[in-house]
Amino acid sequence: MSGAAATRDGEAPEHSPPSSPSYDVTGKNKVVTVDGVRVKLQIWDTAGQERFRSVTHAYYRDAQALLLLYDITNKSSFDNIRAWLTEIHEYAQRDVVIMLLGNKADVSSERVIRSEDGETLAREYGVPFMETSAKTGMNVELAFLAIAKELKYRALWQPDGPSFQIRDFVESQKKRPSCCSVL
Ligand SMILES: Nc1nc2c(ncn2[C@@H]2O[C@H](COP(=O)(O)OP(=O)(O)OP(=O)(O)O)[C@@H](O)[C@H]2O)c(=O)[nH]1
Repeated sequence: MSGAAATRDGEAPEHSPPSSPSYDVTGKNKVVTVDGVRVKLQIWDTAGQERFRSVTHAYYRDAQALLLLYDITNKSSFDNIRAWLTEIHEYAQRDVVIMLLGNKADVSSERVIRSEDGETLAREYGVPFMETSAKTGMNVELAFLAIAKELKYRALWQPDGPSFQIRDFVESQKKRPSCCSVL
């Protein structure tokens, strides 16, 4: 799982993830320009520490956005998503932006989770969904852009301003894997 906290560029985030020499979480900054506004995302990857639940709570408690990734070639990673969503409900900020991503979309020959299954789960929880590939880059930038747009929209919300729906945006922009395996 990855978490993100956004600041207007140049501002320090209010909270930082806990640092511990035992748990190597690498933080990265990514600046996304949304309609001329630079949104700085500070990104943390829980990187294999998911079994240390008490540690991961500390990371996502203050996150403004959470990217939940499963591997389309690994059923247990998909099955774990429900448990993550329950955890998030309990420990994350109430208005945290959540996005479900089915990664490794490039390896269609090993696919065990259908795209529709990801879509159904996402619909059940009311979160945007897309398949990604960290290898080819498919939909990766879009995931960060959608998060940045949503956070910017919330930060600068005005009653008479334009509305933004992250799920609609993702649906209109996402690419589908070009090759379809029939399951
Ligand atoms: N083909 C393909 N391989 C990927 C993709 N994303 C990650 N991998 C590979 O999958 C393996 C695991 O990737 P990680 O990024 O370490 O996955 P992780 O779930 O964060 O693993 P931990 O850090 O141990 O939790 C590596 O060999 C990556 O190269 C992808 O989109 N496509």
